Amino acid sequence: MTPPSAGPNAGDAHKTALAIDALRRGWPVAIEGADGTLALLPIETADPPRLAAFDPGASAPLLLSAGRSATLKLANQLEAAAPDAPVLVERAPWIDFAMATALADPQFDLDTPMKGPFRAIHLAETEAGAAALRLARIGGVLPAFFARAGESVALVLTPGDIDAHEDAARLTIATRAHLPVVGAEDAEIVAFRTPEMPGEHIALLIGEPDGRPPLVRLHSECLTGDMLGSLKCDCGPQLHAAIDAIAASGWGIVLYLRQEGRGIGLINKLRAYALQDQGFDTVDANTRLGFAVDSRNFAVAARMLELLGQSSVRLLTNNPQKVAQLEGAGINVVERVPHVLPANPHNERYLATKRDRTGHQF
Ligand SMILES: Nc1nc2c(ncn2[C@@H]2O[C@H](COP(=O)(O)OP(=O)(O)OP(=O)(O)O)[C@@H](O)[C@H]2O)c(=O)[nH]1
Ligand SMILES: [Zn+2]
Repeated sequence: MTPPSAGPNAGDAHKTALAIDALRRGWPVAIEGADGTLALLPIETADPPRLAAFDPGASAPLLLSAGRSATLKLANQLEAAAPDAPVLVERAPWIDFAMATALADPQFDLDTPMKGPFRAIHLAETEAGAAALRLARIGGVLPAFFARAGESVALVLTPGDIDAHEDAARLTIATRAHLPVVGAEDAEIVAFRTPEMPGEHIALLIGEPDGRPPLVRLHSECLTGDMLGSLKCDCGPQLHAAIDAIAASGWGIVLYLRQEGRGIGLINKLRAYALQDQGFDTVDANTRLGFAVDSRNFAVAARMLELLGQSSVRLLTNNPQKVAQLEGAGINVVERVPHVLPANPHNERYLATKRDRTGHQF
């Protein structure tokens, strides 16, 4: 998981918001790191004319993740690398836009046999490369770019600008209101945002403070589970059981965090689901897409608790990382309360993978 950020910083969060917008529209951005600058065109959202304008000589290598590159048999050079570490792949003459798209998206690996051989080349601009993959994750696009070293484009940002965008210290309370919900008719909803973030985090305050640390649930957004009743995961039942448990305990808080897909966004999570349809588990699907298994940063939850005046909590979770990250961000977790719900035939393997591969305590 991403370590909590180091507090307020001098980066320009606004530039990152512009860069995310650019990525989603298929426009190039440049990232200036301490060891050099990369101009970057996102493969997923670009098209052949944009590629021709960005790279007239058709020579720009591809910036992919180590996780993705492993599938392309570049693993010998990448053994120690984290799945979300950057790798530069030589632009062989036969890698045209269509082939680059096939290289970017593992979903079509079974339909598009990878011819190769692919060759990893030295990436001097390591900071810019890592920041590019991080930006792709935050923007919800595939972590894959055409990259031109030492070049620039109109929009230039630094890794510090991305840190600023992600900095939980920028979060403030936007508004609050009474919200009766099933299981807690006296609840209050509190909405949080930063000037740049597209989705708002929400707190649901249940019951009356009674001097004890509140029972708290950190719930990461899951549109499929929360809204559609997906049986592939345990999110929907966990959300409603959390409201019931908090109401029964007297008082507490559900933090509804806009961290869809453990931080990779809805589209990339659904790409992971497509890989799961091919037989990969939740961990391997994320890795093959080029993301960390879990990209969430719970410093945002600590900041929300701080804004709500709570420094000690009882935490409803099976995930020791949530406890560790909250404590790392200054919240005293006085107790971990297990939050296990019955499995169904569709989520049995998902829950077993959580237990066996991601350290959940069941
Ligand atoms: N990338 C990815 N995300 C998933 C998958 N299944 C569920 N999620 C996301 O995982 C998150 C749910 O995790 P949580 O229930 O909050 O947390 P947890 O880490 O399981 O820990 P607990 O507190 O023990 O429930 C949501 O953001 C879901 O969208 C999957 O297969 N791939
Ligand atoms: Zn879910």
